[in-house]
Amino acid sequence: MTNFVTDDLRSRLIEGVHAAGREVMAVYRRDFEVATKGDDSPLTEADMASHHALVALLETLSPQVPILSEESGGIPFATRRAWGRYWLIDPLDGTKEFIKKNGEFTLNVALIEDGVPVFGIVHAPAVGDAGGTTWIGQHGQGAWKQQPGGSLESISVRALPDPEQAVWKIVGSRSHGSDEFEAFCAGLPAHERVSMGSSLKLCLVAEGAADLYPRLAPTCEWDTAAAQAVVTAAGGDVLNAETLEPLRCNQQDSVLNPFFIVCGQRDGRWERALRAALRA
Ligand SMILES: Nc1ncnc2c1ncn2[C@@H]1O[C@H](COP(=O)(O)O)[C@@H](OP(=O)(O)O)[C@H]1O
Ligand SMILES: [Mg+2]
Repeated sequence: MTNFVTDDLRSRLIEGVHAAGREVMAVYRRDFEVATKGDDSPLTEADMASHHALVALLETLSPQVPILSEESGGIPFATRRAWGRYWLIDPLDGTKEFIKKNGEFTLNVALIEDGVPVFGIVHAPAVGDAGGTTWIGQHGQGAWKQQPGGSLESISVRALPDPEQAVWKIVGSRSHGSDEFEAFCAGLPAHERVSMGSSLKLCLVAEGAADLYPRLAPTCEWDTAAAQAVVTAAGGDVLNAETLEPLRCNQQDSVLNPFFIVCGQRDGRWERALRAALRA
């Protein structure tokens, strides 16, 4: 693990992501066209405006580091596998929520080193009373939440409550549920569920506002990498739902994630509960 992201670089990155967020909001506040991509998922002007702004930002701040964006088109694994360090971005995660205008969308920038998301910025320009909320995570440095004009406030995951004492708070996708998710929840102790779009779900676990985010449905590496860096820097984990090993990026040709579970502090008690729910 290196100290590639200095305090100065971190500040410039946050500033640049906020600027891209303002471009996204300019589209959000007016009428916009919705196109459909080859995989049937929606695409708006805001996705592309954010993509261009973030790529320009990263090319300026670190010209030597390659970039993989959801909107940059496929880069063959034969090329990517040689990347020890690269930027992985999802310019607009939660495009369906953006189109529905419910505010639950994010801009995501992750730095990956040897397959591990070591730094991430998740910016939700329409979340919070102050006009946007940003989560930042950096291995070995900390995890923070920031409101516009405010300072970086440290965040951390919470310990999973004793199921005898309190109900667990589970976050799930607003637009992409699955039978596996329902079956998993049925195997858990008493819990309440909150639905939300985009990588915001991981940030809720990172800041200790939720206990688990089981994602037993498809996602891609750019959907999760930045927020995984926030979760891990806040003391939590993003675990492969079969092996309970941390997710890694850039290990294969496909950019699809395995099904996964985001959780706060690991301990034997909840690991047993998770395994039981996964078997259910
Ligand atoms: N069948 C599928 N295959 C791959 N990724 C999928 C998918 N269905 C949904 N996703 C991913 O899930 C993301 C939305 O997550 P959520 O349901 O938690 O809001 C989408 O991000 P985008 O909005 O960036 O396309 C998309 O990448
Ligand atoms: Mg996405």
